[in-house]
Amino acid sequence: MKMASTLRVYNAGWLFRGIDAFALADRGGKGNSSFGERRCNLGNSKLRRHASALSHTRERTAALVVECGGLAPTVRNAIETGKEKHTGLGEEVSRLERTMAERGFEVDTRVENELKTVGGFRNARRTKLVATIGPACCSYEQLDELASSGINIARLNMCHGTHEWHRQVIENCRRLNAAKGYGIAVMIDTEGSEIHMGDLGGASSARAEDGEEWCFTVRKFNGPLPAYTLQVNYEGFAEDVQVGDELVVDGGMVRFEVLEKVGPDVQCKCTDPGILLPCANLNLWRDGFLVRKKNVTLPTISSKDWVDIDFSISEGVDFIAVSFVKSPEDIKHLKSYVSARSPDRSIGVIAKVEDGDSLRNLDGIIRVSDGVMVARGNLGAHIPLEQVPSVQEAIVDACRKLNKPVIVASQLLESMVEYPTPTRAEVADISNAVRQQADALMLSGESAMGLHPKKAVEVLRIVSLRMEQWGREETHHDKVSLPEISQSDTARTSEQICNVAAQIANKLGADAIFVYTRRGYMASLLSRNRPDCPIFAFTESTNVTRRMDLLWGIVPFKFDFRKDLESNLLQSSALLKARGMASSGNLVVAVSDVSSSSQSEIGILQSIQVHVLS
Ligand SMILES: Nc1ncnc2c1ncn2[C@@H]1O[C@H](COP(=O)(O)OP(=O)(O)O)[C@@H](O)[C@H]1O
Ligand SMILES: C=C(OP(=O)(O)O)C(=O)O
Repeated sequence: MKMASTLRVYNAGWLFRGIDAFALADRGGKGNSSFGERRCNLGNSKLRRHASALSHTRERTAALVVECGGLAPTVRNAIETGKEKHTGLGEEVSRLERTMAERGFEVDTRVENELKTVGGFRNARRTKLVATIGPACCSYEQLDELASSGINIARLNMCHGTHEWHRQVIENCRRLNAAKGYGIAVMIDTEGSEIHMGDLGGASSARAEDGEEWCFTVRKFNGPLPAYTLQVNYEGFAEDVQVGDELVVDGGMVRFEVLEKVGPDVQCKCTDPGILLPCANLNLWRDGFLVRKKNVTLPTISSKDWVDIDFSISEGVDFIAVSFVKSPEDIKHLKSYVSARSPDRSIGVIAKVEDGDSLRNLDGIIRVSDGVMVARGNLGAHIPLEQVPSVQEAIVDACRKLNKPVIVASQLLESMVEYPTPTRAEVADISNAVRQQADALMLSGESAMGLHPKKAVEVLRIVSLRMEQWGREETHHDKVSLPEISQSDTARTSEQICNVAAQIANKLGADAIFVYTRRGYMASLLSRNRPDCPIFAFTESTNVTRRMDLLWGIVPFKFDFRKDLESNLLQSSALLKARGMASSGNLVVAVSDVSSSSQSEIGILQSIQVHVLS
């Protein structure tokens, strides 16, 4: 298809000329009702002139009327009366009012409150927050506390808990979204082919002391575990280990040395004491190298994972994170399965990068995924610890270049599992991830089973806001040079339009970029530029708003599209102003490739407009 693209810059005074006159007439009268009466009579020649001007800009007028705070009954009457002359205006206004009141415009109430505070646009948080849900934060009330502290995504790790438990948590998130107007998305995380311990027979943790002997076994027990015994989920465990191997628990939180093998039991001595958590993962090291037997022989997505994936699809989750991805094929396979099973609702597939296989195939994995998680816990057990920071930076950078969101996960606030205040080193670690402009930060044990889940989320939020502000003030961020990623002409145009829109917004010091997007792709291209102002992304689908809530700097809105960019821009601005989220004088750069029916004759129209809210 031949494609037309325009770059149009106009000022709002021109756009609203007719409407300014309308407002003047209003002010000249005796308030709303007299305005209504005068409008109703249409006897005044000045008003008649305005009325005919308005017939050409029906929707603009309608949007403005709604923006002015709804319609007094007399005003409605007036518009209805003028309907013969100005066909459709009355219906248009009624439709807009309904739309606004009932369904056409939704935004997370937490974001709305944030935007209403002084300097709201600029202060909107760009970095998104993911919290792992576990026993410490799974009730409706506890989730509400996390939500009010600012989480965007609730993560459920399928290593732990039953489907019944997970279903209840998902249900609590949905109820909260419905009751409080939140937009929390749900991500499930597959167990993958990792070796891990059992559930400690119901205990929340156990402590292993230096020199103590513990038995790791594949035997099953009914009831409590015998003393100093830990179950292992992998049948081949006793065959795979050798005397002298090092057993590393939870990426190094506790270490054991293998002393002896007796049938299904492996007798070990604790060499690095620490806390053992239920279902903690295990790695074997031999002669200074990681033993990768289970990972090598088993598929990335186990039969248990497929059952969990089916469960997640039926529960309508927003993201599925895949553990121990080895190659792009793992992701492609899952994506085609998910799109066949969930044709009407898109589910984002997130690749967890946590070992050497995923690092070797990083570029290919990022290209086919909908996002990436830097799973630093397992990564630190599979590559030398001192390499984790540079690998994190390389993954964050690669994701941005390839236009995929990236989550930095694990041990961001590990000490807050126990203590109410983070260490300074933890604050520095979070700051570093924010400075790298990762899309999202993720809490694991801190929220799932820690003593201070709400405080941990608050620390993430406050540190993110501070670092983002500092980055803007000092322009500390290196401007990454973004390679061209698009394959088709249409995609190339979208990419260039988004790059230029971000530059215009930065140069003009815009308050926000508005983007009207069906699938969120234009929103992602704008986010990729990491502009100085937030990006308000308007889309018709709740599913897409949830997916976009993982993207850096995106503020998602559900919004019923109108026939062209002007109408979308006008109505969304009017609605934002009516709800107190935007004000006169705000400078907005608007981007769209949502084409109208009249534009279909000339093909797809992609445009940038600069608009000062009147
Ligand atoms: N659904 C759950 N039920 C019980 N405990 C959980 C749950 N989810 C997470 N946890 C606890 O939080 C810790 C950290 O979570 P996470 O990082 O997801 O898991 P893991 O440590 O298994 O990689 C887990 O080790 C476990 O103790
Ligand atoms: C997030 C991680 O993986 P999981 O918690 O699933 O083991 C990690 O290893 O950092």
